[in-house]
Amino acid sequence: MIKLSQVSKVYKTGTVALQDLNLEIPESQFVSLVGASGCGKSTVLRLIAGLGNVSSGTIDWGITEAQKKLAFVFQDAALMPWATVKDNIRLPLQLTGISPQNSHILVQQSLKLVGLESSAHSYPRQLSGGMKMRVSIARALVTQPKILLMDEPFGALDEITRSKLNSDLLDLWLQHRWTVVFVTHNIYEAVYLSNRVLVMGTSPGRVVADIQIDAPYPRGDDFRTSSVYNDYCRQVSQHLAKAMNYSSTKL
Ligand SMILES: Nc1ncnc2c1ncn2[C@@H]1O[C@H](COP(=O)(O)OP(=O)(O)OP(=O)(O)O)[C@@H](O)[C@H]1O
Repeated sequence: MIKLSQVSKVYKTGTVALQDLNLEIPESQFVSLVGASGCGKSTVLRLIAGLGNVSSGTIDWGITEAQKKLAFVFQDAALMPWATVKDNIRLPLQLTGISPQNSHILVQQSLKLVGLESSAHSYPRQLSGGMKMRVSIARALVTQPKILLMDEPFGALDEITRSKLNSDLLDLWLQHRWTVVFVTHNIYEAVYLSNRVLVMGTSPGRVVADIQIDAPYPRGDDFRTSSVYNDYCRQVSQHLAKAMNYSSTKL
């Protein structure tokens, strides 16, 4: 369980990115944060990751520091261009000083999870955007995290690749049941993936709607074309429109 209580974040510039944010994320839940640009989604992720301090409030964990195994996936795959896929994935393990033998096993497992075994010796310039993002996900998974923080990971990809990666991510999540906090601008992606969608409002950043997506997994194309799915998308869209001070009919 990750519990944010009355969390506020004011940057040195005076920007109030978050104000009195209360949020509980149970273990193994897939939660998406959606909201307009600048509403504080990335700030929430960074604070959970410990990349910066809260200005007030607390973030509590129902687990010990040792159990707090986090991994972060960013929109930009940020791969080392001079290193092969395998070596890019191995990087976080090198930083922990794990033995070469164990490192090899973990890298192979990660490559397999994202379906890139045959590209292990390729360089980033030889990969498509979707493949680069798979490498980035494999690099996060190689540390065997319990909590996966994903900041617009598929935002730069075309729709078909994005849709495929969404399905693959869900398959992986169903096998591993990490706690996932996923930031996206895309309502359809959020509803498809999540147990729960949090809609954030801006100035200051806060949660304006907390919507449970009460649909069973696995979710395939049947779900994406169902009326239940469309109803949830409409619901999220309406909350988002309200938060942005627009009528949803104008969107
Ligand atoms: N390091 C920083 N210093 C000052 N202000 C910042 C900093 N990081 C973010 N902000 C400001 O805090 C607010 C929230 O930013 P944040 O990046 O969390 O929003 P976001 O919802 O993730 O935006 P986007 O969807 O565009 O990525 C914005 O007004 C932003 O300009």
